[in-house]
Amino acid sequence: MLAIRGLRKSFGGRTVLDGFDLRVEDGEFVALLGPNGSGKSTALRCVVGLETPDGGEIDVTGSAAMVFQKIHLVGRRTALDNVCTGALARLSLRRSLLFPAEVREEAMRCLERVGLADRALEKCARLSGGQQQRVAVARALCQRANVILADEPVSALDPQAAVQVMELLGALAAEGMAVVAVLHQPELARTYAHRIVEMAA
Ligand SMILES: Nc1ncnc2c1ncn2[C@@H]1O[C@H](COP(=O)(O)OP(=O)(O)OP(=O)(O)O)[C@@H](O)[C@H]1O
Repeated sequence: MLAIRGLRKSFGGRTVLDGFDLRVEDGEFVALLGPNGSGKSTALRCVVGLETPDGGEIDVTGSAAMVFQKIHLVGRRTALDNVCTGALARLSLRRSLLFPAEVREEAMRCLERVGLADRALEKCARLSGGQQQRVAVARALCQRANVILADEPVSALDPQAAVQVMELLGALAAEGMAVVAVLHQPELARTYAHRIVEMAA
């Protein structure tokens, strides 16, 4: 579950979020829509600690992980290695130098969940954009997140790949995760999300 209450954030005196509220239950898929600059990304970035809010409360049951429009994977490493990095925060430095077997097994299960187990040993640079985005989701799963935040996850993808990623996010919600996706495509939001939250300009 994700609960945001009264979130406030300004940049250089310019107020971007002025008391933003959002609650997403486990098993719920919420699409966040709104004009450019309305603060959608900022709200999600505050949840994962990439921005520091000026005020408000953020509650997450378990942990939240984010996937981005620009997919941050290491292209010369395999899909499996990239997913393993999701576990880094809970590994000691020594154990993170070479991912232990149990992490690789968990990462493999995450790749299975996104339908890419058969590409595990492929270098990420050789995967399509849609496949890379699904690897990024697998890495979020390997962080053991219960809340998935997706910031324009399909904006850089062709329509078919976009549908696959939206179906995947929908499936994760169906499995009980709380999912929030910033979207610029209202029709995708209407098709896949349970609820649409529109941010004002
Ligand atoms: N680190 C920052 N420093 C200064 N201004 C910022 C910073 N991050 C965001 N902003 C500004 O805050 C406003 C909201 O940005 P944000 O990216 O959250 O909007 P958005 O709704 O996600 O927009 P878009 O749909 O274009 O991605 C914008 O005017 C942006 O320029």
